[in-house]
Amino acid sequence: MLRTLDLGVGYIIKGKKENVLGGLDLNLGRSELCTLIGPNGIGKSTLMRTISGVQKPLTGHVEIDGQDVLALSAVEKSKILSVVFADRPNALNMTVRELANIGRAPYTNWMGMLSARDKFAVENALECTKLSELANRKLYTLSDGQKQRAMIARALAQDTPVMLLDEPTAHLDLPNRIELFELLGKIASDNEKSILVSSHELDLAIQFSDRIWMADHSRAVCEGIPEDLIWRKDIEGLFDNESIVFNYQAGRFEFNRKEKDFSVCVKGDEQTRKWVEHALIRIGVAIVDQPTENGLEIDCQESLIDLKCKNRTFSFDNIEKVLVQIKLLMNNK
Ligand SMILES: Nc1ncnc2c1ncn2[C@@H]1O[C@H](COP(=O)(O)OP(=O)(O)OP(=O)(O)O)[C@@H](O)[C@H]1O
Repeated sequence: MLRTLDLGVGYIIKGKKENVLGGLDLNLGRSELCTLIGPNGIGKSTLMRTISGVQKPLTGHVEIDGQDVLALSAVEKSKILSVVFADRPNALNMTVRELANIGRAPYTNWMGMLSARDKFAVENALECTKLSELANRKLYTLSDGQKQRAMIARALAQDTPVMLLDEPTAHLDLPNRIELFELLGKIASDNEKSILVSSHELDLAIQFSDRIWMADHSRAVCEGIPEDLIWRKDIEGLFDNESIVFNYQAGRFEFNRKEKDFSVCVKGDEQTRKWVEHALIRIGVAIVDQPTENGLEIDCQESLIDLKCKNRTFSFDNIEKVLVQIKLLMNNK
């Protein structure tokens, strides 16, 4: 549906081309939610602006359904590509429905009269974004999450095969961020839209995206389904920072605590063990499978944790008490 061909994006500074990202041959298929991820300043917004036609490419092309986006007129483009930029809506005095109506601008006559088809598209967009009941509310009365959904309703009413959203989860709390990704995934599959979202939400991108475009620190962009990026270890190239490592077990980046000269053998109930290990790792303990020289062993049960030390066993009913003992042992080592 959308593809970039040898695309180079960047800026012309003092007459000289400054490439931010180059050699991009990327694809976004029909009904796919694709997340563009990458560290700060790597060029995500520059790429989004170039794909949307706000900024000219330094090299190459962007095609939607085989059509060169740059060669299209503004009206032609607005029928195949809708964009939601990170800024919040300016005209906060309009209602949610009035904002969604703007999405129909490419189809209405010079007086902006909405046909039955336009009205249907608007109501459908409001329903998809769960805004029907808030349709007559002024934008300034909405929460940030609702406002963001109103912006998406506007883009959805535009009824374009491709939708672009630049950092739509900025300013949202965790439940709203999760709901937004879930909503975008649903819009992509139910409405056959190709949706490209730029985001810093790696966890959510892995959970919800059909595809990820990953701009890494080498300034290349690799693409694939999330599982392939992890399986191929491409994900390791995301950050140029030795202290941040990808934990393949947990499926997320974590701080790499290096000095782990104190180890504890942890066994037992899986759920309890998971959080005991989490706490131990957090205070700099290495987790091992077999008892080591210090003979420290933790046996996890569903509601009790046994700390075995020098042939004695101490039982605790919460992880904090275990940590206190381990910290004492670490300090007396
Ligand atoms: N108008 C501009 N003129 C020149 N350079 C720019 C301009 N806008 C951005 N840049 C530079 O281009 C590079 C990429 O910026 P961009 O905003 O695209 O990154 P980003 O990945 O979206 O960053 P972030 O995650 O922090 O939003 C940066 O080095 C930035 O300083």
